[in-house]
Amino acid sequence: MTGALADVDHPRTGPPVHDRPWPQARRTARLAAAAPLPAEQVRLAAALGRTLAEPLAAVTDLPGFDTSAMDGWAVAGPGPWRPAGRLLAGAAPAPLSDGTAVEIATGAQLPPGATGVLRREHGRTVRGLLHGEVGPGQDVRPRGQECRRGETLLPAGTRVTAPVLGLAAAAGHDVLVVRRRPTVELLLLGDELLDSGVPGPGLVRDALGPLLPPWLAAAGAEQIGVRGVGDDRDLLREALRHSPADVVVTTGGTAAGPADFLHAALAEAGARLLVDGVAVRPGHPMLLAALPGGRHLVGLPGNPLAAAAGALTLALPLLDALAGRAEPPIRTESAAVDLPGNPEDTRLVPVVRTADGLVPLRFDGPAMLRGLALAEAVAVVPPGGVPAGGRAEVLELP
Ligand SMILES: Nc1nc2c(c(=O)[nH]1)N[C@H]1C(S)=C(S)[C@@H](COP(=O)(O)OP(=O)(O)OC[C@H]3O[C@@H](n4cnc5c(N)ncnc54)[C@H](O)[C@@H]3O)O[C@H]1N2
Ligand code: MOO
Repeated sequence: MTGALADVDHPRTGPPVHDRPWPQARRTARLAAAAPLPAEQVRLAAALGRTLAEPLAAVTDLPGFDTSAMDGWAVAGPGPWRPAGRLLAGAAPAPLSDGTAVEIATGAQLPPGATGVLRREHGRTVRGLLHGEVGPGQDVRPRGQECRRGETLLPAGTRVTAPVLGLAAAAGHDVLVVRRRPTVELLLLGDELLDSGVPGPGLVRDALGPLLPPWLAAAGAEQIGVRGVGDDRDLLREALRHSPADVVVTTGGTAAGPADFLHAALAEAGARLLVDGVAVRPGHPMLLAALPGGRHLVGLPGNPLAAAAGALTLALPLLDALAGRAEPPIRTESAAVDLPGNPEDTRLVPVVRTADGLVPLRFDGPAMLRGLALAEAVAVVPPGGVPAGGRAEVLELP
């Protein structure tokens, strides 16, 4: 079913298109987030994985004062120098007059009047006087060398990584203004699914409950639930209607089988299809819909590699946009061997990187995960394929 009830307006994404070309489907997913989620202030430790909602400016000069880059002596003027005392990191130094030196630790504030630092291994004391060669400003880190107070260190849209937390702390921040995390609910469709143990005849062990949450979390999402919904259209419709999540992700039920209720449930829940099938293998029946209340649904096919392809194509770009992350640049790498194409559809192929370029992995059927489990990335093979030595876009695995 297509063109489900349209009580949600999405002028930026246009009408739903069947079997959209793969690049366009990914673009539609990114644009479906009309704006990033609102900003909030959180303490540094809680900001990991979020996205800066505003540029990060330094609250202090870095370093905040002239500092010694080495253990040794701060010296004033030409040598030899008369040593006078010791300065440790954290101490406020008294001025140093010409011809004197003070023992200094790496990171300690340079005394006013100091003209350079003589490294411990370069100095020698002869009859109470310190000798050595020191150029002006040698082994001194001048105040503001890395940044000045008020200077922008990172742009809005930067993902908060561990080094970003370190830099923010060094520059004087206790809290960061970041985007709210998109919330995600994962609904696993299918009566045949088993969540533990070895499946008996006709049953299938759920592979997507374990696979998808870490990928969604890596995209910045906060998972608020995972549950099996079975093959029950009413249950599914109610789950879609009442889910509080920004993004509902379903697996299975996207195709035309007797128990594939997703399209019907979406229509009854007042959804509007933005993407209904993509010209890609695997993952062809993946879909994206706008749900009432500004929420979205990503419908991933049940076949596990097809679901992974749908996550890379639709779920991750949508979550990236909601989380306010800057759009990653398209990266291409060269193929070590021919990457055969489909005549009309894009192929998403698990690959490893070798010295000669990308090599596709075996076991890349839609229902298989053996190839993906060994993959370093997924190559985007356009219709017609990529010859050995040609370049293909690569998608990093989250
Ligand atoms: N007549 C047609 N049949 C099919 C079409 C089509 O266009 N016309 N498309 C095929 C393609 S392509 C795919 S992909 C699948 C998509 O199927 P559904 O999304 O409807 O998924 P299900 O039928 O529910 O399941 C398919 C397959 O995947 C297994 N599955 C489901 N969930 C999980 C899970 N969480 N973990 C592991 N395996 C799972 C399920 O047991 C089935 O074996 O449709 C084709 N058919
Ligand atoms: O495209 Mo389906 O995803 O071949 O299995």
